[in-house]
Amino acid sequence: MAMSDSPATSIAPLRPHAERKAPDGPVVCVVMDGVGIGKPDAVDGDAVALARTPTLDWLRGLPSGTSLRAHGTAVGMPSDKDMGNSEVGHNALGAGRVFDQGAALVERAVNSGSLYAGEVWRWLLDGVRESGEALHFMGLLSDGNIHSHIDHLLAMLRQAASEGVKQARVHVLTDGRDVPGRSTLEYIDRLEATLAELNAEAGVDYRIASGGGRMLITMDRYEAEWAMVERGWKTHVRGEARKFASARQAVETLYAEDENVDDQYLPAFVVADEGGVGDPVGPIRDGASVVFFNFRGDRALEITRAFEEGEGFAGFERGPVPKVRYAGMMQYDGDLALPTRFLVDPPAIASSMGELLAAAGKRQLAIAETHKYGHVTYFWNGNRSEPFAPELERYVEIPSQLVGLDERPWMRAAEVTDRLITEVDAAARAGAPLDFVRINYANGDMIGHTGALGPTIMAVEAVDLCLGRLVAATRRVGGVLVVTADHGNADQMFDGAGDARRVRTSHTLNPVPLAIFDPRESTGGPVLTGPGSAEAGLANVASTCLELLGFAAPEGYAPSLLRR
Ligand SMILES: O=C(O)[C@H](O)COP(=O)(O)O
Ligand SMILES: [Mn+2]
Ligand SMILES: [Mn+2]
Repeated sequence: MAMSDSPATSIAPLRPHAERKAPDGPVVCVVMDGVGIGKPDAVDGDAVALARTPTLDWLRGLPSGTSLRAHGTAVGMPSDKDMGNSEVGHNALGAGRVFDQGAALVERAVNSGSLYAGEVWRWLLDGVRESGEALHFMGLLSDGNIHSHIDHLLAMLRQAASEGVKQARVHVLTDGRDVPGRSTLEYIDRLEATLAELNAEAGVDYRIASGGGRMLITMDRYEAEWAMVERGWKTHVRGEARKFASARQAVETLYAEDENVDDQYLPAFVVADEGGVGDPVGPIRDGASVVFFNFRGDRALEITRAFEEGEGFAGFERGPVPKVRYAGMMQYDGDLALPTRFLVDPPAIASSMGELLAAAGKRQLAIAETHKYGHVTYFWNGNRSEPFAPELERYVEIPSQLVGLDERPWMRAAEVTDRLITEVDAAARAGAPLDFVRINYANGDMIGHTGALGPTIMAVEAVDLCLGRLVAATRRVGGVLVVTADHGNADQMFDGAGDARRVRTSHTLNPVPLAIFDPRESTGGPVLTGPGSAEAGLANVASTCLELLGFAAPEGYAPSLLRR
């Protein structure tokens, strides 16, 4: 039931449904981030199955209880080998259609060479040809394909060499979050092999210049912790971090010094001349060109702003800002036009359900804690940061605690729930009741990424407690509760079996639950479309919610799952 490759971009205004009427209270769509449905034969590493979840179990037993595809082509990724993630998941949920996503668009542009035919690539290369400075590449070094893919980097390096760029420097963010926890040496070796080959064959000077863990430097999101970006800036731009002879030596040393550290949290390093004691090999200077090669926007926006914003920049004290030509792999935020220059056009996602509801005069609330705040706002609305109609669409962020995730697996779930209930009641009292609410619980995903099984079980249980409160509130106000997730994570905490078993920190390929509780139905919820619904995906949720709100499913959207 997923849509074809080129979904409709312009959608007609909402029309009332012939029979269905909106409930008295709001339709509340819950995204349990990272809570998928694990495989029956891998229950011992499935934190969702191991958790005590009376409410989720009850919801999944309702007539509507089913599963949805949340990975691969069902969410616009290049292949069904690709995990889902929050960007593509929330895009599909909010837009009701499957768009080819960054990973697929960039893969195509690199393979066809259209990336190098564009004027931005020319501009970057012309810049360093004129200045004699280096071409810098900066981004997440792995094949996770969520924020980036190493193949795109390697292809661009080859192309730069073939076009006569003499000097290139690579600033690597080590992953361990979308790929195994300690896998970065594999990618570093692949990168070094390509650099060595180009240096030997094309007579160029290409090197890794700096690096550090993606959760410690550069890739902050939603302005949760600017200090991360500041550390990254110092490392990549100024060459100020602990010095090593090579990236491999840095990683081996840092692993040996802390047996618990994984690639997500590797301290920052720079590669320095003279066996690691001389000058850093790749600070970014006036005249350089810089490519940030991540295609996904959330964790790319802040470093982009640090490069592009003028005097008004308030993220941190940058010191002297080098005058460079900067481009992103994609434009990370179309509204804010960030960055100004980019190599591949992002998917054009218009007419999200948020936009259609705003145009129909409906009142919406989007709420989450900081870690996932942009997910229910920016990603849900097709990578757009501002509400469509501020008087109708309210965004609420509950500040996340930024340290000790596995020590606080409950995170801010209770506070997010408190606030949702308060907002629903206050809006009703004010005579302006909410029509549609979307809420994200970060727990299953954020704790799942730590790889710690015990805390992840508690994280899922914390979400379940909140679901119980939402069920009660739904009954009280006469609303409808739609519960789903954006992709799996907590549902598989290990890879492999026996001696080969290792901790899995990344997302999964598993489907996610969908359940609808409608207290107006004597059985507790509607019946969904027949056997085909097993093939349904996240994109079907938008039409389903719109029908529950009393609108006909929009033409061009993936169909509603409610049985006629
Ligand atoms: O950015 C991250 O935290 C991970 O790479 C992906 O997680 P998310 O897609 O759930 O945000
Ligand atoms: Mn997610
Ligand atoms: Mn995640």
